[in-house]
Amino acid sequence: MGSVSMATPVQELATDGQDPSERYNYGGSGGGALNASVPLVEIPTVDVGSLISSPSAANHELQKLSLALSSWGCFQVVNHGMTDSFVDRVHEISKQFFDLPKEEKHRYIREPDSIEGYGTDMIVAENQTLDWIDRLYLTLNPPNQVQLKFWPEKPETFRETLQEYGVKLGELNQILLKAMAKSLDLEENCFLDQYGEGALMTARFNLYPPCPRPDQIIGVKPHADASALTFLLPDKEVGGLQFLKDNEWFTVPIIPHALLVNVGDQAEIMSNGEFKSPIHRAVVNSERKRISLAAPSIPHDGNEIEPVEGLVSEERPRLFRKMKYNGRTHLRYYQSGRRVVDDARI
Ligand SMILES: O=C(O)CCC(=O)C(=O)O
Ligand SMILES: [Fe+2]
Repeated sequence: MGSVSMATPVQELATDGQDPSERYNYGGSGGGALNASVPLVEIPTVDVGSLISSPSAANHELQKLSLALSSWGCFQVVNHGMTDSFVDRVHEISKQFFDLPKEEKHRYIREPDSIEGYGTDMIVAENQTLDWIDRLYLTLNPPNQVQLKFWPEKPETFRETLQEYGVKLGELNQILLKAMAKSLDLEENCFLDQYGEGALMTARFNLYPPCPRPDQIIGVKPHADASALTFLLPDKEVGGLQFLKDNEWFTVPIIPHALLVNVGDQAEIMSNGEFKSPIHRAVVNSERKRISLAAPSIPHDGNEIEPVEGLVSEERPRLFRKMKYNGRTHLRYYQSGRRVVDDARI
């Protein structure tokens, strides 16, 4: 892929009162308006405290997890080990960053050909429809890949709060990948072993400003995540995240202080298709901004991912070839509605 360029932040467009350019016109969804009413549906809830407690309580929770993974491919995580006040602090730093004056935010602007930093939907093709989104993209782990120059110094608590959030997510990622293995009667480290030491965790702070044409313009196009798991801290008040199930869109309800976790393509591959990496999208609205923080856990650079041995048999033939995660290929595919995982499908 060539260089990655960017447009004017949507937040700046949204305040100058002009009609958005045609470049944002995604069109309706199957002919209908994107902001048409989409039913709310309860997504399974998983209690992490129970998962790591006594074997009997854990077994019950593992069954819930297993059902969530094979049906929706996503679940709400509660009792995740972070206090409500800590989760509120994470919401707060996200909001405070996007509320900073434009000049202050521009100190962290993405460099040409870089993914990290503050910017808009990345432009990878000339005719690309732009998403109604501004992002701050930061690497949390491994430490030697953290680029501190993109980590805001304002608000003052930004860096320490995000650092702590990254540590907590790392722990949660391990607990869940182990539980996912156990839910399939596999050795608990089988996914973590492939995923590798020094695996990546990134943070995408997403801002969706109010949009004058929410019927035609989309926040994030339909896609599946290329991660192993994605940890999403959705906006506390404004909904917009939708999942596709059996060819129908459903809106995810907001559970205060819960995290929404979804399976990504890498976990679908490692589980030989037992876990579903769901298609989802974010729609926008004309009245209120929405902020979310997505943190995908991504296998270590260079690690090859493949279905674990215990899940391949004569009855369950291997569905995927070995593959390596490549962020740039994923980005290019995302914009054209393709999935890297399909290249690995046998
Ligand atoms: O903002 C959201 O709710 C979803 C964002 C998302 O799907 C992503 O960043 O991959
Ligand atoms: Fe996503």
